[in-house]
Amino acid sequence: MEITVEQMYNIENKGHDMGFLKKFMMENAGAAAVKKLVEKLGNVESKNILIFVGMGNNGGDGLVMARHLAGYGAKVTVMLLGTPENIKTEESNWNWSILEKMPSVKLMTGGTIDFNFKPDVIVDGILGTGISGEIREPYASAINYINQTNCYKFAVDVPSGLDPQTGETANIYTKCDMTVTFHKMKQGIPKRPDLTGELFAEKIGIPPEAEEGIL
Ligand SMILES: NC(=O)C1=CN([C@@H]2O[C@H](COP(=O)(O)OP(=O)(O)OC[C@H]3O[C@@H](n4cnc5c(N)ncnc54)[C@H](O)[C@@H]3O)[C@@H](O)[C@H]2O)[C@@H](O)CC1
Ligand SMILES: [K+]
Repeated sequence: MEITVEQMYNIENKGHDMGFLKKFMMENAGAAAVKKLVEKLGNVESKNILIFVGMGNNGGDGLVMARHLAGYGAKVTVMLLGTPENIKTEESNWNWSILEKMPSVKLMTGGTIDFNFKPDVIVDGILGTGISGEIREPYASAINYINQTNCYKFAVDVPSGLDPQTGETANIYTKCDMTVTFHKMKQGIPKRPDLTGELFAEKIGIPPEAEEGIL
């Protein structure tokens, strides 16, 4: 069953109100995403994994992925597309503060594209269901860099720039090899297999009761 983006937000809020807090959804989302990625690639030990992180909760999922991938022995670099003070949500902030205590993950901020390594894998945690309008900087430069770089590309929830409700694209968008969306498929995502690559919808622990009155 495919759902709307509005239904997803309502289910998320209802689950949160039931006590299954958004930080737990985010944890499960990041963990599920890493599980699919590692299943696909096999051993990620010593692989250079570059994670682009937007300022909303799509980025927060990327931050969770960074911690899990470090646990698998990957060489993880996080590029936060803004400054830490401007991270928008409590759960994303909480995950950033954990990474600040982890020298095994390299943290970069601001979005200036200048990397002294070639990534084996890029994780696109730039924009998810919160997208609106044309892509602004520094997100636009990050998306261009992703599209110009030849490596395996993984989209968190939806390729950034693709509207998960309509399936329409903004002025620029990422083209990925795998996309893992969360809880249930959103209506617009399967319309663009050319951008999503392999597509999966993974459960993140939201109680089915959180759907009551919404689906
Ligand atoms: N709904 C749910 O149940 C869950 C959602 N999660 C994640 O949370 C995401 C949604 O998080 P948010 O609502 O914070 O939204 P996003 O993280 O998708 O984006 C919101 C941010 O992007 C900025 N933005 C929007 N359009 C832009 C544009 N065109 N150019 C530049 N910046 C733009 C906004 O100012 C805002 O800061 C989902 O895609 C998913 O990855 C997960 O944590 C798991 C649970
Ligand atoms: K994304």
